[in-house]
Amino acid sequence: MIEIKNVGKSFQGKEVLMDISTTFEKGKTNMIIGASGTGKSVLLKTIVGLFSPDKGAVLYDGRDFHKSTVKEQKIIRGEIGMLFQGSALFDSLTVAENVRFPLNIHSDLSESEKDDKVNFYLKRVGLENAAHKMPSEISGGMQKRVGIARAIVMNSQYLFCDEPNSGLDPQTAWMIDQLIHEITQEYNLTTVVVSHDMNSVMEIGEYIMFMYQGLKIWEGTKDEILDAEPKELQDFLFSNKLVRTFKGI
Ligand SMILES: Nc1ncnc2c1ncn2[C@@H]1O[C@H](COP(=O)(O)OP(=O)(O)OP(=O)(O)O)[C@@H](O)[C@H]1O
Repeated sequence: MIEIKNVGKSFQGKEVLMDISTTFEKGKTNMIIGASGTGKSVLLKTIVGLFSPDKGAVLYDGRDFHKSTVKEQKIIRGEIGMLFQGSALFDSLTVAENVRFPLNIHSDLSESEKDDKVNFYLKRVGLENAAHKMPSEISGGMQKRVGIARAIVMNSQYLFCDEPNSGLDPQTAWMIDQLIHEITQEYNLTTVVVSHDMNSVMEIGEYIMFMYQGLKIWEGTKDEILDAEPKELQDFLFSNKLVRTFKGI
């Protein structure tokens, strides 16, 4: 579980996060949605410790990240997996070497234990036959799968995904959404997905937080979102043709 408590953040006097509080529960796919420039990325970066909040706290299962010692922060960081926009694989490493990378940096495992882990997670994401391929030789969807395997190979407790579907066709996007959702339940992860994609929101959004100009305007589930009242959220939702069709508008 990750608790965000009254987080505020400004850049050069401009408030980009205002008193954000929420709870991302374990075993759930939590989503942060909102238009461009509303502070989703700044919030994500504050949660993972790339930015310090000016006010408030971020608690990882009760551990206040920004008040922790460097040693404690390192432990929490070791429990965090990130799936970056565009996958961010190392072009010069094979698929297996990419997945192995965090183990080489952060673990004391023997080489054969690392082999076992890499093989296990590659199999889990359906890429056991692509281990020796280079990223340039596989599709965008497969690259995302490698990114997912790399994000969870350290037995991560927390999984952050920044726009996991960007650049994918609808069918592949659906498969990546399902994989993130399944893995979240299977390994009881606290997953946080930043997304613009209403398809994803309606498929896997067990908890959704809508941001508008640095504020949390609404929170709820995918079953509640189409009837949500805030005008800012309705404008955001109903600018999407699929949602209008779904609602019969
Ligand atoms: N390092 C920074 N220094 C100064 N201002 C920043 C910095 N990072 C973000 N901002 C500002 O914070 C605001 C929120 O930006 P953020 O990137 O979080 O939006 P977003 O909701 O993630 O948008 P998008 O969906 O386009 O990625 C913007 O006004 C942005 O210009």
